[in-house]
Amino acid sequence: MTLTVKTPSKVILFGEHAVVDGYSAIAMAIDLKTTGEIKGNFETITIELSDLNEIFEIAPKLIKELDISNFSPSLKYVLCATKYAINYLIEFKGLTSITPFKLKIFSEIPVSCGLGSSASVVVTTINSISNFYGISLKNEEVINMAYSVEKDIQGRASITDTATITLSGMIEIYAGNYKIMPKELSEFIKTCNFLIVNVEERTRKTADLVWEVSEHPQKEELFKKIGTIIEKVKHNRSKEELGKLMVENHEILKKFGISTEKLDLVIEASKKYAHGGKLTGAGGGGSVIILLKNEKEELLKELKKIGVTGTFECKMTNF
Ligand SMILES: Nc1ncnc2c1ncn2[C@@H]1O[C@H](COP(=O)(O)OP(=O)(O)OP(=O)(O)O)[C@@H](O)[C@H]1O
Ligand SMILES: C[C@@](O)(CCO)CC(=O)[O-]
Ligand SMILES: [Mg+2]
Repeated sequence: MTLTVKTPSKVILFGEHAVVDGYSAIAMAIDLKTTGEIKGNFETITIELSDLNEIFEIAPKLIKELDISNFSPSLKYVLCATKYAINYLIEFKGLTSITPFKLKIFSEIPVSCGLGSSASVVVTTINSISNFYGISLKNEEVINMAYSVEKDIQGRASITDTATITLSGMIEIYAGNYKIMPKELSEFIKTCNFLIVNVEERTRKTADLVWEVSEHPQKEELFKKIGTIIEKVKHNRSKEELGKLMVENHEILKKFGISTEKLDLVIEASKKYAHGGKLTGAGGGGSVIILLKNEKEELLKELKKIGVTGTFECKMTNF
């Protein structure tokens, strides 16, 4: 029997990078899904990453001590999640025997484009393995385990991506904790139409981008400004104002050197034909989120001129 798990991706509306240093962030799950299919009756643990053309096999007794550091970046997240999940189930959930399995993972999320592909495959891996052994985990356990994977691979991370993806909703992160967004704000955000624009694949790894930002000499001052923007967002109920706040947040991320020429062109188009936009996720390329207004066709034409065609319209939904 094959067990299937589906996990969303996420978009950060405000606060990426600053959130790693304990400032607030606002993020929502979006309906681009990662699928995990797991089945038994194998002699080894086999992991197949269809999108990345990677297959990995290991004897069950070796997974507990597997050294992740030597693996290629494409395998690292899923292998680390497999190891952590199995060790956690043995240590805290009474798993006594590591029955081999085959786990196949594939996703609609563009890889390394700021939409949380890493967190989505990690959460999929953890949920697939716990399902396979018939053990249910609380959301909090999944979030903490997935966060440890992101942190151990990237060096620095926040729980934003893993919490948003696990809870599949609209989340506020504050001082390293998460909570479901208060209803008044989520009701307003539900009336907004967002366009996610997959601008270009990033050329720097999330780990390097997070590190570079953390070393910036004006980090504290710039993060405080992001904190002020988020306070304004919480009390704002105007789309026009929300778009302006997105552009303000983008301008600060630009000062950290994590925007690109092409991302900035898309932001200029969003100012002209929409309420505004900002890069989302770690940056260095990747995706932009735009708050749409009526001139969507003009915006799409402009994006085509810039050479961008990968767009995905989304609304905040209660999954
Ligand atoms: N479809 C997939 N199958 C297997 N592994 C994947 C897949 N998509 C992403 N990954 C893993 O996630 C890594 C990319 O993570 P990275 O954090 O750089 O990008 P992201 O999560 O999409 O962006 P951000 O963290 O800014 O939201 C890949 O190198 C790979 O290890
Ligand atoms: C850049 C960052 O803030 C968001 C990546 O999606 C890193 C993190 O919060 O782990
Ligand atoms: Mg990631």
